Order: sequence, then C-alpha cells, then structure tokens
Amino acid sequence: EGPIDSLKTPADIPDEPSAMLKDFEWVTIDLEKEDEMNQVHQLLHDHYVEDQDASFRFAYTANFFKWALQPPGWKKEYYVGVRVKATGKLVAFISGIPSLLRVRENKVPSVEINFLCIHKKLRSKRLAPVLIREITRRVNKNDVWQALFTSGAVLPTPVSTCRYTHRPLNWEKLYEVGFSSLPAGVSKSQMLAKYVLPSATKTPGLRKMVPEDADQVLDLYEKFQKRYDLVLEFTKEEIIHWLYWSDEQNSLEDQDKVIVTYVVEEDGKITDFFSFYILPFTTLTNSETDQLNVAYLFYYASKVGLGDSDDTKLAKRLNSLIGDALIVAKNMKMDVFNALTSQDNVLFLKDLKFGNGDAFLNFYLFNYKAFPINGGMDNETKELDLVNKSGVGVVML
Ligand SMILES: Cc1c(C(=O)c2nccn2C)oc2cccc(OCCCNCc3cccnc3)c12
Repeated sequence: EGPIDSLKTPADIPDEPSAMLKDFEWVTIDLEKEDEMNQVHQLLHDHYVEDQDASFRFAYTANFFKWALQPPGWKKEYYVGVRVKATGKLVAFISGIPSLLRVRENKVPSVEINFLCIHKKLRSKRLAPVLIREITRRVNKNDVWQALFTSGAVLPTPVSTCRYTHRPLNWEKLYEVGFSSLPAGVSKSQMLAKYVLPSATKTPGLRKMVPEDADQVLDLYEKFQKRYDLVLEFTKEEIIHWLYWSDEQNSLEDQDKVIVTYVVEEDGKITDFFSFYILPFTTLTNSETDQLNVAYLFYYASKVGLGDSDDTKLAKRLNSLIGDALIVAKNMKMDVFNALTSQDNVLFLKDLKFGNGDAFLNFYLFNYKAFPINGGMDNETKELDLVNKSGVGVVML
C-alpha cells in the first residue's frame, strides 16, 4: 500500500494551468466575496444533481458552503472555476480542502475533492478531466500528492463502496413527493405507524455540544476512529468547525441550520456524541412541497466502542444514541434521515428502520494504492454485512 506515481517535487509541476477550451478561462473563486459565493451557490443549485431520476436537486445554502468549504486550513487556490470569457458567467467548479487521512496504519496528507460541477450545456465536452487535472496541479504545487473523493459513478478501482440508506421521519411527505412508495397490501396508516417516533429523547445526560466540549469530543473521536481503516484525523479547531461550526449558527431557524451535534454527559464526563448535517433537496416533480428537509448522519462515538468490547453492547448503545438522533432530527422538521453502510452503522440500521436505498457511494483514493476496505455491505448481494461491517470511518459530505 502507498503512493503510485514516482516521487515528484512542486518544482516539477507546471506554473501555468493546462489549456482551457476556447472562449473559457480559469478563475480562482474567492468564497469570501458574497457575489462569488452566490455564483457557486447558483451554479450548484441549478446544475448539480445527485439522484438518478433527477427528481431532486440539492438546495444548497450559503451557510452550507461556508461550513463545507471553509474549514480551518482552507486554501483559496483550491476553489477552481471556469468562466465564459465574454460574459464572466461561472460554468464549472471544483474544490479541495486539506485533510490528514489515515489509511490503515499510514498517515497520508491529502485533499478532499468535492463539488465538481459542470453547467448542463457543457457536459460531455471532456471538461471534468481538465478540471481534475487543474486542481491536481494546484494541490501538487503545495507539495500534496494524494486525494480522497467520492462518486456515484463507477471509475477504476474504488477503495470502498457503501450503500445509501434512508430512515423516513415524515413518511407522508416522502410519499407525496414520490420518494417513498406504498408497498402492495400495506395501508398508509400502517406506514405512518411503522415510522412513528416518541417526541422526547431517552438517553440520560443528552445535550447539545458546546465549544467547551471540544477537548473531550476530540479525544473520544480519536479513540473511536481507531476502529476504522479510512479515517480523517482532526485538530481541535477542525473538530469544533465540523461538529459545532460557530455560535452564529445558533441564531438560525432549525431547518436553516447546517450541523447538529449532541453529547452525552455523565458525572461531568462526555461518554458519547452523535452528529448529523442538514442539506435539503428541491423537489423537481410537480408536488405541492418544493423542499425536502434531509439530515445526513455524520460522526459519532461512544465509550462503549473503545477497547475490545463485543459489538452487542455497542449495538445496544448505538441503537439508543442514533434513535435519539432520529427524534432530534424529526423535532427539527427533517423529513428523512440518511446514512451510509459505513462506520458501525450496520449495527443499528435495521432496528432503527433505515431502508436500503438504490444508490451506492464509491470512495476513491487518488495516487494511493490500498487494499479494498469493507463498505458494510456484501459485494455480491449488496445486503448489510453485519460480520465484517465497515472499515470506512470518514464521512464525505
Ligand atoms: C444524496 C443521498 C440521498 C438522496 O439522493 C436522497 N435522499 C432522500 C431523497 N434523495 C433523492 O440519499 C442518501 C443516503 C445516504 C447518503 C447520501 O449521500 C451521501 C453524501 C453524498 N453527497 C451529498 C453532497 C454533499 C455535498 C455536496 N453535494 C452533494 C444520500
């Protein structure tokens, strides 16, 4: 396992971007400029589609981008855009954020590549490889040679593949927008009864995370992530950014929030935490509601999972913890709670009534050879794999 390309230095890398299509030009997006942030937001809002039948599109907010794209250590040159020379219109974008990856026992300085988006009218012009080559050039100039990215597309050799799963919180709305269907012989009231949740959480000591918790949360995160083979290592500043973000978020309406983290405090000690991020969908089908509120399971950890305790105790603890996460999300008006088969999720997905989605997320390492890592599903049957579970600890947005 290790780097594939021969070792190079930044001096070996061209100073100039590679050739760009005629009438278009490379730009570096300045996310701190309101109008440039809005142009990125608009491009992805109109041209970034995640689901196959294109009936949903991500409803990005500027707050989501501030959180997702400006973590501690962000670099301006890693926000690459392509504009129309004549009009200045932004027609393509790709971004990278510096990360310290651990692949099994190796620490790999890298970048996470995300939000590759090309205007619909510029598709199939082979622009994606050109964007990837340009951001690679800029990253190599900073003496970083590896990258992590995810995609629904199957490209040469994913290091792992996980399955989408969904836990309905507002089944009525999911049915109305055409995301959930009514199984034959089952009534709507039976579906509502299946997904009903209590309004109060049940874990004693559960409360919202505050920045003062960061030291204990980071310590718990680091110890718990030792369970996995593909992991992001965070500094204290990073864990605060990813799990708490900022005080200003607290003044936002629940469904305008971006990241929600709860901790369990017992006798002054933090024994567990869970988090989820919020990224709504615009519904493109002609339904009355135009927005679907979606929560995505993010990082979690429990003292129960440290040491070599058997999975039975951890499964019980996670069912209780993530069961509370569902309740918190529902009380914040989320309509569906999404999770992958990564981390230790297979220990609770079934009991908490997550249904298997029909999409998969492939994890790729750029310029790094690694043996395959379990994705929490059986590669033949695509069913949950409760024996091997998953070695994927990283949650890519
Ligand atoms: C996307 C997504 C969906 C849906 O498409 C979906 N849920 C309800 C209705 N729909 C159509 O369901 C999931 C389940 C697990 C993980 C997921 O995504 C994992 C993260 C994938 N990247 C999302 C992302 C993040 C940042 C920028 N763009 C996209 C998803």
